This record gives sequence, structure tokens and C-alpha cells, in this order.
Amino acid sequence: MSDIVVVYHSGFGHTRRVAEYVAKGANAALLEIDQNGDLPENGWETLDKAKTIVFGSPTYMGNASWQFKKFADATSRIWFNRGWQNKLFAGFTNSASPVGDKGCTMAWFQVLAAQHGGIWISLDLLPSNTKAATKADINVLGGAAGLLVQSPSDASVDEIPSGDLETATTYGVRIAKVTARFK
Ligand SMILES: Cc1cc2nc3c(=O)[nH]c(=O)nc-3n(C[C@H](O)[C@H](O)[C@H](O)COP(=O)(O)O)c2cc1C
Repeated sequence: MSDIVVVYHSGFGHTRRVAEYVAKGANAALLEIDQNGDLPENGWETLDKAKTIVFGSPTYMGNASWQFKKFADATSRIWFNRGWQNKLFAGFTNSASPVGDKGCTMAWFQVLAAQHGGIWISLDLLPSNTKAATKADINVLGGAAGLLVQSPSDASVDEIPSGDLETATTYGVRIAKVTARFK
């Protein structure tokens, strides 16, 4: 089993596609939170065994989806026993607007990791922010804390900008490298 688990929610499939690209780069297992905010069978055991947990959610109304929040609230049992202390954490969010208040979701992911006594893995990619930059470029949204992805409101899951998907895989590779440095 992989040391890295991507736990995510996706209402309409866009964030699922992003999760798959992060997992490809990190060689991670995928754990999808369902539309009721519940994990699949053995989901909690899978997370307990992971060295690194990657959070993923669409940004809905300026924060993670309620399904992801239900999952996060359910981790309070683990928090109480310091069960995820010193695990590594990372995160990504996807939304329709270039900004779209994705930063609020990302900041809250970092707080959630900190509540568990975790260690956060940043994106560590320079932004593509020149006049010549296009959506095919890496980190065109200029994230630093974690991965930001834009799925334009009329875009199908197959129309997520290629640069954002490449950024997702690159972040996954970094997550794997950092994970390998910890026993
Ligand atoms: C209830 C709801 C709230 C949303 N709020 C935001 C938002 O605050 N900012 C934004 O940029 N996009 C917002 N969107 C657009 C979604 O983030 C976007 O469609 C995203 O790709 C959905 O991902 P998913 O297919 O994984 O659910 C919202 C969509 C829904 C359904």
C-alpha cells in the first residue's frame, strides 16, 4: 500500500480528475469522500496507516464542500487522541474562477493539518505570471501553500487547463520526495 493517500470530495468530477493527477505524480492511493460526506469501507484505517495525507476539495462558496467538512469534523476523534500527530499533509482545491476564494479553502486545509499536529508540504513552484503566460503553463494561478486549479464554469472534466494538471502531477512528485525523507 502507498504511504500517501489523497482524500478528496468532488461534486461533479472536476476535483476527482485533479486528485488523479496528484496521485499519479505521488504514486498515491485515492480515497473519495462520497456525496453524503462519508469515506468508503476501511477508509479510516487507510488514513491511519498513511505517512502523508493529501486533502482535496472543490471550493464551494469560498471554502471546502460540506462533504469534506463533514469528513474533517469526523477527524476530531483522531485529533483528541493525537492519532495523526507528525504526519505529513498537503492539499489542493479546484474552482471555477481564477481566484474564486480558493485561498480560503487552502488556508483552512493548513489549519486542519496544524490541528492534527501535522507538517505541511508547500507547492514549491514559481508562478507563471508574465504577460506571455497561458493556461498551458505550470502554476499559472500562482499558488504557494498548495495546488490551485481552475475549472472554468462551462468546462467539462476533460477541459481542465493542461498547465494546472501538469502542476498537479508535479506537486504529487514533490509530495512523494518529501515523504521519502521521513522515516
Ligand atoms: C455550491 C457551489 C458553490 C461554488 N462556489 C464557488 C466559489 O466560491 N468560487 C469559485 O470559483 N467557484 C465556485 N463554484 C464552482 C466550482 O468550484 C467548480 O464548478 C468546480 O470545478 C466544481 O468541482 P467538482 O466538479 O469537483 O465538484 C461553486 C460551485 C457550486 C456547485
